[in-house]
Amino acid sequence: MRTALVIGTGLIGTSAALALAGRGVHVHLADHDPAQARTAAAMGAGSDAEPEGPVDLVIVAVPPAHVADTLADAMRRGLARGYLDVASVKGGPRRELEAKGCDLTHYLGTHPMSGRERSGPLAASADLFEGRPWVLTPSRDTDTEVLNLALELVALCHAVPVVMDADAHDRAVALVSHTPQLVSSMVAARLQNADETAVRLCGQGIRDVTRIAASDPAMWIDILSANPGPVADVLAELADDLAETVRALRSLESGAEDAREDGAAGIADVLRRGNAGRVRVPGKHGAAPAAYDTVTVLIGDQPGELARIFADADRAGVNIEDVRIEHATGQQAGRIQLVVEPNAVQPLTVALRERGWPLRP
Ligand SMILES: NC(=O)c1ccc[n+]([C@@H]2O[C@H](COP(=O)([O-])OP(=O)(O)OC[C@H]3O[C@@H](n4cnc5c(N)ncnc54)[C@H](O)[C@@H]3O)[C@@H](O)[C@H]2O)c1
Ligand SMILES: O=C(O)C(=O)C[C@]1(C(=O)O)C=C[C@@H](O)C=C1
Repeated sequence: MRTALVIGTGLIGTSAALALAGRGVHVHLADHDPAQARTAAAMGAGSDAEPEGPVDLVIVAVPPAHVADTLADAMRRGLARGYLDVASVKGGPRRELEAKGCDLTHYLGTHPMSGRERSGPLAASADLFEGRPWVLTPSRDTDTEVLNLALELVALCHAVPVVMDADAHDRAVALVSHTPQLVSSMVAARLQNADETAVRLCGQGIRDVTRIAASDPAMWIDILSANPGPVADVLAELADDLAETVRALRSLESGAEDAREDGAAGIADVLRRGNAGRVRVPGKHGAAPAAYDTVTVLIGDQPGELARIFADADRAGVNIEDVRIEHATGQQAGRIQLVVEPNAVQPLTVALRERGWPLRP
């Protein structure tokens, strides 16, 4: 692929554009808000000038409700050899394009399974898709050329291609993405009117569970409106678990010994099923979760501290697999957990101690 046009230069469009531009593809950027395209261009994602002729690939990265219209318009104008979108739902946009009478041979619906709770080009990064699944939903009509262009895009973004049927994709993301978004929002919503004394106690658990509750409601209304049935099915199962858990807790509360045993068994059941589900969540790079160890360090809440600790780890030849930061409420310090290979714990601990970092158990 030599040229591409990204339409919709928000988080996803700009991230793909940065990856492509960084690997030598000539990228054009367009957005219905020209300021967004200008920002993406200023970040090095490409040029916000119109392409002079057809490009190799058009990548449509606009909110789901606008995907079909945007694609239909780009196809009508003959902007490219191949067209794809990255929307979080796949069945609806395809059916809309069919209803508009578009020729779907040069179109492929795709979905990178990577994102953030923030929107816009400034939240973008070239490595957003690295090691993450990128779903491709070809149909019998899909031309090999557009499939090859999509595979090249996925490879240039260092993602992992996964081929699926569009409706199977929508059922899968109802389970692993759309329901978790709603549950995160519902847990966070409990805090809206909560007493400040309770909110002050927020620790890492609630931060983990509510990170995606900060997502853009407008985008998610679009996504959920395009996948309501499968999401409602998963939520209904969840509602059964909730009802059962409330019943178990009431039994525990009752004080009668039989009822308490029954309640404890109910709670144990849901927690154990949770453990069994959690171990199935793939780890970094889509592989099975690796057995990493953690080195915990007390870190000051001031500019440059993170860069300094990363540089010290790098100097010790240690690769940091993941990072978690726990902020202590009301203090100018937090605990940083550096997640590393087990055999890196000793050299990292020694190096950090030598550099004066306060290690914590
Ligand atoms: N955010 C995620 O985590 C995530 C992950 C994977 C896929 N997606 C999908 O990627 C797409 C973009 O999401 P995002 O998170 O980058 O959103 P975003 O809000 O960061 O960016 C969307 C951009 O599209 C522009 N836009 C809106 N309507 C347009 C139109 N008609 N023509 C041209 N530009 C238009 C907006 O101005 C904005 O710059 C969505 O379809 C979403 O479902 C999102
Ligand atoms: O990590 C996040 O912030 C996301 O929610 C990303 C996430 C997801 O559910 O995995 C959200 C929606 C997209 O369609 C794809 C990815």
